[in-house]
Formats: sequence, C-alpha cells, structure tokens
Amino acid sequence: MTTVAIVYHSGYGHTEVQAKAVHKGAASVSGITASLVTVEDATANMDILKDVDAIIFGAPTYMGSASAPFKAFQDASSGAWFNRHWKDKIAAGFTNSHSMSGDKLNTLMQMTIFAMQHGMIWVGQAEMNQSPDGEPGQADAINRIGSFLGAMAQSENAAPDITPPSGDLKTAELLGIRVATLAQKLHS
Ligand SMILES: Cc1cc2nc3c(=O)[nH]c(=O)nc-3n(C[C@H](O)[C@H](O)[C@H](O)COP(=O)(O)O)c2cc1C
Repeated sequence: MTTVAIVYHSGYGHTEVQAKAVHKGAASVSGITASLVTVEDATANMDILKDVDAIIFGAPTYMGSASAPFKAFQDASSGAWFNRHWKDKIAAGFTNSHSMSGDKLNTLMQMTIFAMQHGMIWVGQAEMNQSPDGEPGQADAINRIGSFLGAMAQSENAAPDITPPSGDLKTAELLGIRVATLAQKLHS
C-alpha cells in the first residue's frame, strides 16, 4: 500500500475545498491510501508524516506567502529535517488566494524550497491550460491560471461551496492523481 498525506491550512474553508479535491484525486488511484491532515494536527504530532510515501502541502496565500499556521508547521518540522525523515518522499504543493496572481507563485516556491530542505522529490502540475479556446482565466478550465510548480486556485469573496471554481478543483484533483501515481511507481 502506498500512502499519500495532504497537509494543509485553511483559515476560511476555501483552501480546504481545494485540499479535498487533491485528496479525491490521490485516493482515486488504485492501491493508494490518502489522508487529509491539518497543519495544526501535523504541527502537534509530526510523526503522523514519518511513514507516508508522499506529502502534498497546501496553504492559502496570505500577504504574499503561505499563511502563518503553515509556516508554524514548517518550523515545527525541523526535527524531521534533522533526522531526514522525509528524505526521498515525493512532495507537491497547492495554494489558493483571492487575486488571480495574488503572489501565489511565492507560496509554491516557499513550499518547494521547504521540500528541498527535507531532501524530498518535487512534483509539479503537468497539465496545460485546457480552455476550449486556449485563452486563460475560464472558470471551468483545467489550469486556467497557468501554474506548473503546483496547483493554483482563485477564490472570490463568497462561500467555499461556491468558490474556487470547478476548473481549479479539477486541476487540484489532477495534481493528486499525478502524485499518487508517481509515488506508487517509486515505492513499488
Ligand atoms: C491575512 C490575509 C492576507 C491575504 N493576502 C492575500 C494575498 O496576498 N493575495 C491574495 O490574492 N489574497 C490574499 N488574501 C485572500 C485569501 O487568500 C483568500 O480569501 C483565500 O480564499 C482564503 O483561503 P482560506 O479560506 O482557505 O483561508 C488574504 C486574506 C487574508 C485573511
């Protein structure tokens, strides 16, 4: 059995919807056990992550970088870093924010450097923008924001059952599928 953990923070529920889409994708791969873990739980007990094969990091972008609880999780992982507990695990990341850019790329870069500190293997988003006319920004299109370092979602100022839109959730699901598939190949 190959295991994938999705470790995320969400202040108001929007990034949680995105995390659930990543989880749906990972769990849909045959032979994968996927789990959703909040950064609060992981920060309190880092051993939750010691034996999983892949970790997908998720956080909203607040003030141009990952939200503070996610950073607290990063800092709390220094023991796992010192003991190389996450070395050679697959890693990936996702983020959500209000603006189309909102400096989400900085959050994904923060996650990438974090994963590299841990000696992990970073997996990005493989899908190109799949709008019917190839134009960016269409709400039901896969990778409408054109992010390749990880999955991006954009949320309006509305409830999490309305936003982020379907295309961003499908994009997140595809990241989960990709990570789970590669983790299984690496650990078989
Ligand atoms: C403290 C704070 C800072 C924020 N900074 C940004 C930002 O830098 N860029 C952006 O596009 N949105 C920003 N936002 C908006 C959030 O990213 C957006 O509302 C997101 O959907 C929240 O996700 P959550 O519901 O998972 O917390 C900020 C929101 C808060 C509360």
